[in-house]
Parts: sequence; structure tokens; C-alpha cells
Amino acid sequence: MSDLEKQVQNLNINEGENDSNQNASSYVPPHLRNKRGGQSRSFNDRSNAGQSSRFSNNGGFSRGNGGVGNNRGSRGGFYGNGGGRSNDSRFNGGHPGRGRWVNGEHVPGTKNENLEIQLFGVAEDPSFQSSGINFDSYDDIPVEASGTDVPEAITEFTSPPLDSLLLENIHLARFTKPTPVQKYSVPIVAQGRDLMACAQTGSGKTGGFLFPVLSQSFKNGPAPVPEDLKRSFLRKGNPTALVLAPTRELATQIYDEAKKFTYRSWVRPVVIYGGSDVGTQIRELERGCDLLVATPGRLNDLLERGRVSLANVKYLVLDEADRMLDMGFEPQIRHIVDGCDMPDANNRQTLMFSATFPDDIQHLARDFLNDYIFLSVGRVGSTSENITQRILYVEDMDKKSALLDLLAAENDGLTLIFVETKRMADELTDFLIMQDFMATAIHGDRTQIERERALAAFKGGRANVLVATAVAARGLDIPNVTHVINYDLPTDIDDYVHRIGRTGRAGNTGVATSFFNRGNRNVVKGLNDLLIEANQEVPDFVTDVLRESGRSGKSSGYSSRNNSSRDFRKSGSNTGGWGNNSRSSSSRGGWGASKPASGGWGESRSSSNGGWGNSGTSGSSANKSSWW
Ligand SMILES: Nc1ncnc2c1ncn2[C@@H]1O[C@H](COP(=O)(O)OP(=O)(O)OP(=O)(O)O)[C@@H](O)[C@H]1O
Repeated sequence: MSDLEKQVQNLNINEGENDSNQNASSYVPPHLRNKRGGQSRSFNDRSNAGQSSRFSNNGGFSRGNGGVGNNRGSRGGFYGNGGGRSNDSRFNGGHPGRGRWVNGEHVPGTKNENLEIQLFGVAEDPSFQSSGINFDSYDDIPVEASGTDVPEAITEFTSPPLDSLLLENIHLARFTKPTPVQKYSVPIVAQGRDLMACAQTGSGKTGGFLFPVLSQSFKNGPAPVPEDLKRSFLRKGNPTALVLAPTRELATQIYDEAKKFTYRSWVRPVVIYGGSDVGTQIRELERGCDLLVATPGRLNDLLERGRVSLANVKYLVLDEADRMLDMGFEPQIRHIVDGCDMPDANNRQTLMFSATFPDDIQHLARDFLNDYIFLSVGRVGSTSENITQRILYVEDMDKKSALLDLLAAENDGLTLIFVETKRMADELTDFLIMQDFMATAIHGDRTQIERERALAAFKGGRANVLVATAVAARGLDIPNVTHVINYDLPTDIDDYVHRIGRTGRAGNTGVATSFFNRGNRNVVKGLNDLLIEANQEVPDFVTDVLRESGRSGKSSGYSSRNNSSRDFRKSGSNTGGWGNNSRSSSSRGGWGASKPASGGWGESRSSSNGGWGNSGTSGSSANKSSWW
């Protein structure tokens, strides 16, 4: 048990008086503890003794200022986009650190030591995530790959099959062996196949798409520029690979990773997202764009302005694919994929990645894929066992006190707190700042620059508490997040999976604490199932609320959205069509029967038929998603 876990346990937050009424297990706020005879800590105790020097030198840290500057620069920096570009001459060909494609051959650039340090850091640099003690146990997670002619997985990073320059960059990143999703994605993409991959949070899905796409791109070079593009008056970004991500911060993070793995290659990555200067992004596209990372709103905007052509796209990647295809994004994605000049599914490769893949989204995704392989590392939507999950019964009115107790018990490490609304994010941040915590906030009502500063302050440890809405739930990889707190539980269990996945990444361990009360009964079934599956303690009050709400039985009428345990093509209601060729692996074995149900494909066409509509210039990546 980690120190943090012990301390949380010692708080006795759920060990109030044990009478049999419905609040028996609820949190006892500090001001009531003495009256009830017996609870220990008070808020004053916390501030006098429990609050360590970690919080002492805060000197009026404010939500708004979050510490300017970003050590790795989300927008600026050396290659960067969005203002702050300081080293543009590297792209004039032949400059150290940048390669070229000449007469059908890849000519890697020469080494650039300063750039290497900027990109890859030095060993033990805490601002880079290093793999944790449980990294090797990823190998024990059952993997199943289903579809026709599934290729054999690789077991190591070697060249071949990986391109030798990519291999050098992987070594510079200090990655010694592939994670399960990377082991499979490399040969699957190399064989020209489409992929829907589902693997737990923090298990290397970004490399899972970047490695195979870049390896193939380094070997094959760019596609010839179409004649009409050559004649075009406007200079357009003309990428070979397009990666779509749901949030600006995630797009930036993928771009940062792409910069590492394209080092010294001909591939020039560019990122575009809403909320920042579109003119700067257009200039970046004009300078050359081989791998484009984008949020859907800004990409649609620049497509409409004629600044991007997708005619040369060979690889389309949807990261957080279920989020990308859910109600908020589907029209925008359809417009990008079907409504512009992108090659059709037979003439590109499409890769989708997420930790969760509800059945309905799998149905929808089929429209974008061609004879794909479905890869699941562990059960679809499961949580990593590297995360210790704790559920505390806390009534709404007691949440602030409970939070103070939790924060007082922290040692090192960063704490990420999720709330449901933007207003609550601000309110709670202000409250924490008033209590002398170095807190900052990220949510959709903040300006992009405020969001970036808040994230930079958190990553750099200048703010060790970040209060966030769902905008920070997906994909963000922040080293040293040791504790995730669901101050408000989400209403969708898949969101819970992604939120707690901000800790316990790359084989490191982490703790996730969630405040639960009867108002969360809509998520209790999914929560109960997840806890059991991840071998976590299920508190009695969860079982009680489950029983009360009549959701414990199979026929309760409750249906978790994430009811998929595998490739939906295998479920009885579906109709195969892809044969029976699947691979299972891991020392513990696979997922049981892998024969598909018989029949055709079923009927599930997507509900929405496009009409992305809003072509405004806001570039919002999720203009329908007011919840963040
Ligand atoms: N082969 C590897 N060896 C060591 N570390 C790795 C390897 N692959 C990825 N990592 C590291 O693991 C961390 C998590 O990776 P990544 O962000 O790609 O996870 P993910 O599966 O996409 O998570 P999420 O579901 O939250 O988006 C990153 O810090 C990354 O650098």
C-alpha cells in the first residue's frame, strides 16, 4: 500500500458512527466530529499540522496566472506552431535535425544535440514520464485481435520491421520494449490493414499509432502532389497522415510526441486547434505539413478556407475514437472524412484508438473502416490495475471538507480534481486558493492561453492541484499525477474510466478517489462492475445503493453504455462477415470464445447523416459540448 493510500485510509472519512440509518457511512465534517464524539481531525488541525511545507510558500497563487511559460511549450517552442517559433530555418532543407525525401530516398538530417535534449530530455528528467515498476505487467493483460488474417505481433522494437530512423528515435525516448497495443499495431498497419484498438489508459496508444504510421511514412515517402494542388493559387497543407483528437490540449500533446518521433526525418508535423491564432496556423501549414494533428472544428474551418487538402491522406487516425464519433463530433468527422477530398476507406488506412468503445460507437465506426482488425488489450473499457480506486460516501454539502482532508494527506505528486461544471471548477479553485493551496483550473470557459498556462503550471509543479472539467479527462499524459479525485462523479461510466486514467500511467501506480452519494445512483452499476473487475474493494454503500436502485439484477432495465466486452461483430446480435480468424495472447490467456456469430453485418447505420453545419470561424473543437 502506498503512503498516500495509507494516509487516505487513516483519514477515516467513511468510518463515522455506525448506526444503521442511511447516512451511517457518510463523511463526518470536521465541525461535527467532536459533537458526534470521536472523529479526529479538524480543519484547523489540517492547516496547522497536517498541511506540509509543500503548501506554505504559495504567496497568493491565483487561478488566473498559473505561472507563465511552458517548459516544453504547447504552442511555442522550437518547431512550434501558434506563435513562439524560434527555429524556423530548420525547415529549409538540410538543417540539422530535419531530414528530406530526395529522389525517392529518405535522407535523415544530421543530429542536433540541443534539439535532442529539448525533445527527449535527459534521463531522470521529471517532466518526462518514465515507465514505472509495473510496466512489465502489461504483458500479462490478455490481448485479443479479431478479424481476418490477423498478423503476428512483434515482441521487440527492432528494425526491420520498424524503420531504422524511427528505431533510433524510440531509443532516444528511452522506450525499451513495446506495449501490447504497439506490438500489434506495427504489423497490422504494415500489412495495410485498418484497426480499431482498445487498450487501457496510459498503455501507449499514442505510440500505437505514431510508430506504424511514421515507420511506413519514412520508408515510403510522401505521395506525389496532385496536379490541381500544384496549380492552386493558395498554398495548402497537404498531409500524408491526419490525426484527429477531441481536445486542444490532447492535440498539442500528440503533436509534441510526433515531434520526437519525426526527429531527423522528412515528416514535418503541424498542429491546428481552436482558440489560437488561425493566421499563425495557416503560415505553419504553408511551410509544409506532412503529419497534421487537428481538432475537428479548426480543421473544418481551414478546409472551408481552402487551406488544407486531404487528397494525399494515406493514414487517418481517430484518437479517443469513441469520443470523436459520439453525438457531439460525428457531423464534423463525417464532413472531414466524407465531405471533402479525403480518399475513401479503400484508398486510405483508418486507425481508431481509445480505452473505451461502446457498442453503439463500434457500429458507427464501421462506416469509416474497411475490413478492420479489432484489438482489445484487456476488456474493453476496463481500468488499469495500476490505479487503486477508492470510493468515499460524501454528501454534497460535505464535499469541500472531505476534499481538504484528502489534500492535507498528500505528500508529493500532483492532484487532479474533476468536477462536472465549469462554474464549479472556478468556485472550487477559488475556495482552494483561499485555503492556501496552489490550485489552478482548466475548463472550456477559460481562454486558450489561460488553459495552456494552467496546464503548464500544473505540469511544472507550480500548481500541484488542478481542478478540471471533462476537457482534461481524455488522453492527457502528465507525469507525476499521483491522485485523481472525482469531486463529482461523471454520469457516464466511460468518462470515469478516462478520468481516473490520468494517473497510474506507463506502469506507474496511482490512486483515484471518488466522492459518491445517492445522487450518483445512475452510475452505480457500472462503477460496481468496474471495481469488481479491477480487483478493487467495493464499499458496502455501493452495494446498498445498487440494491436500492434495483440495478443489481441483469434485468433491472439499467443498461450501461459501455456494455461491450469485445469486438461488437462477435456479439450474438451481430453478423460476422469477417471470418473467424482471431488471435489471443498473453500468459493468462485470452477472452474465451472467439468465433463470430453467423450472418451478415446487421443493420446498424449511423443515426446522423452529416450536415456539419456550423462553419463559423471559432474553431471550437466541440462547439456542441457545453459540458466542458
Ligand atoms: N513502449 C513504451 N515504453 C515506455 N514508455 C512508453 C511506451 N509507450 C508509451 N510510453 C509512455 O507511456 C505513457 C502513456 O502513453 P500514452 O499517452 O500513449 O497512453 P494512452 O494509452 O494513449 O493513454 P490514454 O488512454 O489516457 O490516452 C506516455 O508517457 C508514454 O511516453
